[in-house]
Amino acid sequence: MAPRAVLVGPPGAGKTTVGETVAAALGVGFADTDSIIEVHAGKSIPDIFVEDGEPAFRALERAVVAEALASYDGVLSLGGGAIMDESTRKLLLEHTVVFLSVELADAIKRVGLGAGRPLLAMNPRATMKFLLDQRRPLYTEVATHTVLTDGREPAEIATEVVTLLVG
Ligand SMILES: Nc1ncnc2c1ncn2[C@@H]1O[C@H](COP(=O)(O)OP(=O)(O)O)[C@@H](O)[C@H]1O
Ligand SMILES: O=C(O)C1=C[C@@H](OP(=O)(O)O)[C@@H](O)[C@H](O)C1
Ligand SMILES: [Mg+2]
Repeated sequence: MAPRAVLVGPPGAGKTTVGETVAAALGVGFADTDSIIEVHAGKSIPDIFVEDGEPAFRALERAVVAEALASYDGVLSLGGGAIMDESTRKLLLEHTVVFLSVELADAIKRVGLGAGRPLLAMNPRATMKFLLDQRRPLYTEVATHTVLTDGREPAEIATEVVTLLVG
């Protein structure tokens, strides 16, 4: 069993928002690894970062993503940093992966001051620029499709993703 599609991209790309719409259009389930992590940990992502630290979050994320890639058959959205892990990138090469790309201006507009995103809690603009520059090659490396999201509504982006998936 494998996900119908896996959505990757930076915070604010719309992985969670667009993923839900794509799943509904395809008539399949939707899961977001951040939500699965919160259920496993019994606390929110900001609380995991504060109480357990980012390395603990990343270890949980690696395990949750591997499990979902092996056993989930709907649309699966990952957290923006999941592709930083080399073993995760290796697993993703066997899947249909849609990279939702977003540039700095729109990403910042969408995530605001980073509420709920602990990495962006300080200096959101500088941090987002760093994350985008560092991660862009990694999203590209795992992507089977890339969809540009700047200046576009989630519904339009979802329609493009569905078209890419069903032809
Ligand atoms: N294409 C878009 N245009 C405008 N706002 C968007 C778009 N996609 C998502 N958003 C908004 O941006 C915020 C982050 O979206 P989300 O789906 O959580 O992104 P991600 O999961 O990639 O971090 C949400 O408030 C969402 O409503
Ligand atoms: O970029 C990152 O490292 C993160 C992105 C978040 O998910 P979204 O990309 O859905 O915001 C969440 O997994 C966590 O706050 C870390
Ligand atoms: Mg998300």
